[in-house]
Amino acid sequence: MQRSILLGLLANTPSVVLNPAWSSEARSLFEAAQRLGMTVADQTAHQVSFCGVGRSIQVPGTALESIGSAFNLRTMAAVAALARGDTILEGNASMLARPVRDYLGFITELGGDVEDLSTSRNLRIRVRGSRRLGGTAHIDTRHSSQVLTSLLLVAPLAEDPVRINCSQGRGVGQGYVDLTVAMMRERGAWVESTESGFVVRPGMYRSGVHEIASDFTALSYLAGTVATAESGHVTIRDYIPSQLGPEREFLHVLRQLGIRTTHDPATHTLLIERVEPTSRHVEIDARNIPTVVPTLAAMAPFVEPRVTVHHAAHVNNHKCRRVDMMLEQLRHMGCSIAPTYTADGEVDGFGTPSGRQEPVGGVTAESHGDHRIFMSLATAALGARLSTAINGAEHLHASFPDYFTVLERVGADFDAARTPDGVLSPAR
Ligand SMILES: O=C(O)C1=C[C@@H](OP(=O)(O)O)[C@@H](O)[C@H](O)C1
Ligand SMILES: C=C(OP(=O)(O)O)C(=O)O
Repeated sequence: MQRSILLGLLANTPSVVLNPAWSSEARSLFEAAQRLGMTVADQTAHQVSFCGVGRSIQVPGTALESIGSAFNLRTMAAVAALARGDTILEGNASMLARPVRDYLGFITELGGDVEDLSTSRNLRIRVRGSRRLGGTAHIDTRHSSQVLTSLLLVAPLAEDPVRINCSQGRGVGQGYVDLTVAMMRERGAWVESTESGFVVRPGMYRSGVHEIASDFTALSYLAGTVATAESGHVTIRDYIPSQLGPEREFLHVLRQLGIRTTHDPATHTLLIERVEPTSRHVEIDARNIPTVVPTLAAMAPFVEPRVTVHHAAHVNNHKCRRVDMMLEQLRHMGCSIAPTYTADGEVDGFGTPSGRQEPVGGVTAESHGDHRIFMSLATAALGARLSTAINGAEHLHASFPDYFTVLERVGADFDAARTPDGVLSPAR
């Protein structure tokens, strides 16, 4: 959804998004795109049409706010590099701890400028745009794929070709970069991969019609209910598979763990059910599936095989230190799950010592203001013996505003007392 909005803004002909997915982060980007010049032609629950401005990005009079969304901040910073003037972008405190402000050097390398005006409480940067962007930019892809996606999206609108050199081949989150490139090409961009990165030729984006696929990370929490329940299956209606490699990878991992997903294209359903796992010890490479690492941590104590997750260090660069926080909170709930380390002593991932456990729960768990940690902890809480309270339900809007409704529909027993703290207290 966020890529469709950005590509719509960067085209100067109308675009249509079918089946729009309105999380608060998508909505916030949509509003920012309008302040950068995009106009909305028509909007219903089923589709939205809008017209972008191509290279003629407007300079917004006041700061563009991205709150806790690094994707929004990074991509808007790249777009602001096309404007003739200064754009201020702001983010909350969680963004100060993430690889965000020190990783926007590509804007300067291509002819714009970036100034860090952050305080100890907020991220604040000023981007000075230039319509004469072009040249070679270096991107560090070890910690996040989003910087590369941000640069790729604006690169066709530079005056001169853009050559992108990546620090470590293509780094983490490769499937997300593949989606960026696929959507750019669908809209007429010329982008080729090279040994060290990409080359993008100047051009224009043409209009496009894009249907938003189902969100496989949201789906992971439903797979989690199947993993933690004693028995039962879940059927997803109106399931639209995405073009994302990470989705395919995640469904394969689920199958290894003993959770089979069956897509029926005729009825547009996805059946999620428990089957025999494929082995007694499942080893998972997390480089390409960052968003479901917290869900996998929550599921690991409940599945039959022993689970080891490798190469998950980058997942600590998100809204909170997601690997560290999940392990801390799962252990607090009585799960046996431990971090694994690289040779340099950095957290690499985690592992369970054996198959299915019976964690006691019965505590209050903390989601650290992170929607994905909330839903992952709720997944584990549904399998625990005693009710667990979880703080932070007020952040669900970031990706899954209907989470409680869906949870109710799959038969989960919980008390979503919407207290100011947003406590969710699943029983079974
Ligand atoms: O491009 C994208 O849409 C995303 C890229 C990934 O970011 P990182 O590479 O920073 O993990 C992923 O975690 C995020 O949820 C969405
Ligand atoms: C993609 C996410 O957000 P951000 O844009 O902040 O990385 C997320 O919360 O998983």
